[in-house]
Amino acid sequence: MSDRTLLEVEDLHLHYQTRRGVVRAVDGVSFDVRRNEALVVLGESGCGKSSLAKALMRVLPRNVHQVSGRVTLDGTELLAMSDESFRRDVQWVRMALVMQASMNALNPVVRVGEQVVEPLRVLRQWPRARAMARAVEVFELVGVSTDFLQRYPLELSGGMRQRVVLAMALVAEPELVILDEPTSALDVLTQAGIMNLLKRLKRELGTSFILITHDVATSSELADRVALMYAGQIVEVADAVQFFTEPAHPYSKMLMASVPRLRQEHRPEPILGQPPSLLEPPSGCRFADRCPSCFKRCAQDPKFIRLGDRRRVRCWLYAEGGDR
Ligand SMILES: Nc1ncnc2c1ncn2[C@@H]1O[C@H](COP(=O)(O)OP(=O)(O)OP(=O)(O)O)[C@@H](O)[C@H]1O
Repeated sequence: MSDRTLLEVEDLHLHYQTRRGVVRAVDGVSFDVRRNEALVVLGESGCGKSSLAKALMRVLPRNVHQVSGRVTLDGTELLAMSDESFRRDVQWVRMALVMQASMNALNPVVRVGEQVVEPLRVLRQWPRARAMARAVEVFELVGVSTDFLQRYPLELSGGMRQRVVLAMALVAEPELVILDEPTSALDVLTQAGIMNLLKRLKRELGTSFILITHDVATSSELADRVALMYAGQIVEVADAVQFFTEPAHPYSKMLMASVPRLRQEHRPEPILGQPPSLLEPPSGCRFADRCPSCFKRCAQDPKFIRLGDRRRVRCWLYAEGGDR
């Protein structure tokens, strides 16, 4: 662990109880995030990305079967904290989450200025005038006219509402902001505006980000590092440039080959097959039945193999002895 490490996640599990059995949505995930670093968690729909965010922020549904592992934020062990102290000392103030589609979850009958300062009013008991002065600052920061403080959510465009939600996440100056698909409901130009805003915020505030997305193009905008998820597990975590130019895991390679590019000699190759069910995931490597490099050893659960300073790959091809 480096002294720049802000968040350290070790062997995190989040399983849900359902009538059909236990869904292993997050199943042994480990990674870290440094200060002022953007980690993109990339993966196809249903691989457990939102569940990972929910486990980190304790926004858990009632049917949780198991949450376990170790999550450390700048030396504070989060999973060991009581719900009450987590809510008082961590949520919003040290770590904020912009949930998927949260711009549509703003309260329609409360002015946006009032909603943005709620974390300060409720958690820090700031008086209204002080909180509203901070709202002005944070609206300016995210590029929303302060005239809009008095408006209701439905009077704002989708892009503006997304900026308001970001302002709310930033209002108490958290060290880490988790963004779950922050641009997926927006048109392409508005998406680009939000991504540029995030880049500027990262530069100016020094905040760390975890950006969750299924979209390789969006991920490449902000990422310093990439963690690729597949069927509840991280299969590769690497520096962004390395990941995009020389992906190591067979799934990473296939994912990159499936992305259409403007100047490309080869046609994009679709990834055939389906990921396994998380109800009873197969033993051994979960990607094995879609993997062109599958060999005998893949019947065993692959270790997370270190490939350099901060790169890890969950694949037997990189173990001693290679593909034997
Ligand atoms: N409350 C729940 N109860 C049971 N299963 C759930 C629950 N929430 C999510 N799941 C299941 O957990 C798995 C992971 O879901 P999750 O939403 O975390 O994935 P995701 O990668 O974020 O997908 P998407 O991008 O489509 O939101 C899926 O199989 C999903 O159906």
